[in-house]
Amino acid sequence: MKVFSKEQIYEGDRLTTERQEISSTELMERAATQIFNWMHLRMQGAQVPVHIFCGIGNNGGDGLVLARQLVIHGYNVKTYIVNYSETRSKDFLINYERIKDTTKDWPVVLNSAEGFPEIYPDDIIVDAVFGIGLNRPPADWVADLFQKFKASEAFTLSIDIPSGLYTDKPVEDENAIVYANYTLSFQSPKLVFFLPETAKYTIQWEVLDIGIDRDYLTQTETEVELISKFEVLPLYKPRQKFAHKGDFGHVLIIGGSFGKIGAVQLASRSALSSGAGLVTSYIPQCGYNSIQSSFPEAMVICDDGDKAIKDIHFNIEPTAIGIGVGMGQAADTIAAFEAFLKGNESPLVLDADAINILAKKKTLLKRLPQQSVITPHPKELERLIGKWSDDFEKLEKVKAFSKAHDLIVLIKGAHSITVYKEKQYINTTGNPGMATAGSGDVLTGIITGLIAQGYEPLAATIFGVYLHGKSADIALEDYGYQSLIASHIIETLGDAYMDLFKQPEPEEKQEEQEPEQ
Ligand SMILES: NC(=O)C1=CN([C@@H]2O[C@H](COP(=O)(O)OP(=O)(O)OC[C@H]3O[C@@H](n4cnc5c(N)ncnc54)[C@H](OP(=O)(O)O)[C@@H]3O)[C@@H](O)[C@H]2O)[C@@H](O)CC1
Ligand SMILES: Nc1ncnc2c1ncn2[C@@H]1O[C@H](COP(=O)(O)OP(=O)(O)O)[C@@H](O)[C@H]1O
Ligand SMILES: [K+]
Repeated sequence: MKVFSKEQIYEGDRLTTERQEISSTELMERAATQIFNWMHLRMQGAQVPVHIFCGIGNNGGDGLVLARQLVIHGYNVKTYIVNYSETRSKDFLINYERIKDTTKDWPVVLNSAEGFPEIYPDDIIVDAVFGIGLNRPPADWVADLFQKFKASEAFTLSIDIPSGLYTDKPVEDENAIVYANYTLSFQSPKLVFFLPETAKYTIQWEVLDIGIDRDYLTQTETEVELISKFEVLPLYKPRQKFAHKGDFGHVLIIGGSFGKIGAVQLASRSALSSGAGLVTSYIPQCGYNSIQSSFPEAMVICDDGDKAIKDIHFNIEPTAIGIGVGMGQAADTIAAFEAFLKGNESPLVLDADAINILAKKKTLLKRLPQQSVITPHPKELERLIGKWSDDFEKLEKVKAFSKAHDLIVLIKGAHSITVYKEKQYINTTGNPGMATAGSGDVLTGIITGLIAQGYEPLAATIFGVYLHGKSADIALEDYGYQSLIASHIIETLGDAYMDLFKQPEPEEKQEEQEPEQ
């Protein structure tokens, strides 16, 4: 799913009114009617008090349309105008008049937090104060109002975006933002729903289709894309009947040191489980017995070093190499890594200590093959590109880094983001059970395994991250957050593949069932 920028959304609105020959007021009516339908379907006429807080722009206009429709359908509605500015939008004003014609219970105009009504935990708040038009910090009294929303503990539904969040700038004041239980966003989710510093402002979100011009939606390129099953399915490479293991590449996983051989084993097993034809683990001598006895499918090549790698040499031709897991940063290992890069021409996935060594010796970056994949967690990323002040600056720095070195950078986290030059692909699978030792090693193996099977490095990263998270989501059903460990993610990888082709369950049609004999 495309994630449109604020500018693109405004342009989509404009083009839609032009091409569909409707007014912006009609588009607002259509958009807010979707919100009404959403609520009506769930509430079924329930008389829960609904408090709708409207700003004076188009987000407020949406709130007024919603309020009018709820009133017409007999809901228990109270409407407030958060009067934060003298400049009202045209469609706000039109809908302000319309609601006055609909009910005698006119909106209450709030000019300070003084007039804040009593709201009980079982009530519902609709937040239509600011939308994507926020361009400066809200006034203190408006921030106070948002704090009162939170203190009321009422279910809070935000329209389009939690008020107080910018679409393209970091948070300035944590207290000047609405904490939404749910956000109904028009046409496109907003990037801020997925970034670590701002995701917390809405627990859940959903996109409502408001009929923006189809051509505009399909033809407009976005910098950001959300990756779910729909996006990865076209990447999948089916297998031919007469395929043999030579068709699926030979993965080499290089890493490990005394006490950290397991990392190589996890990455090697996941490379094989992701579909690679052959896997060789390259490790220091101390790991030979453990890998050979517990993982019979792997071939093993030992370094001359006993406890750490000191001279990388092998006589195979790997299709893809994953390097760095559990490798350590002993002086000999750093020298071996440096020498390896000089001679290497295979596609690379670099993780863990390979990234830490690159961070220490940035001149080595120019030795990486084009479109190598690096998979840092936040600490490793910071060592590599330096500190950032907020999520937006982090993305800018990573984009610049990717461009400068022609690298695919995976920013790992709750929503891992694959960055290649200007483009960002946000993953939607995965869960907090993955915050466990070795889950990153498994990912390294999967991505390397996919490259070995002929996936382009960018596709392998996007698809690999998706499969890794999906596999953990499936494993979660058996193990729960606490007991999920990295090995489980490998065991359910097959289910993650099969899930790609699962059809949604058909809905049961009660009336068509045969009566029992
Ligand atoms: N396709 C779609 O997505 C559709 C979207 N629609 C809806 O439109 C919403 C965007 O509406 P919007 O442009 O009128 O902006 P909104 O957020 O209501 O702000 C209002 C104005 O407030 C001002 N202002 C800004 N910051 C301020 C501050 N701190 N303190 C005081 N004032 C401040 C600023 O004006 P300024 O004062 O800068 O001139 C701003 O313009 C969008 O989120 C969605 O809900 C649908 O209706 C139709 C289809
Ligand atoms: N809360 C979370 N939600 C989703 N995925 C997560 C979460 N926490 C961690 N992960 C994923 O788990 C993996 C952890 O990788 P990493 O930190 O390198 O672990 P390790 O070094 O132990 O192998 C990453 O792919 C990350 O995206
Ligand atoms: K809002």
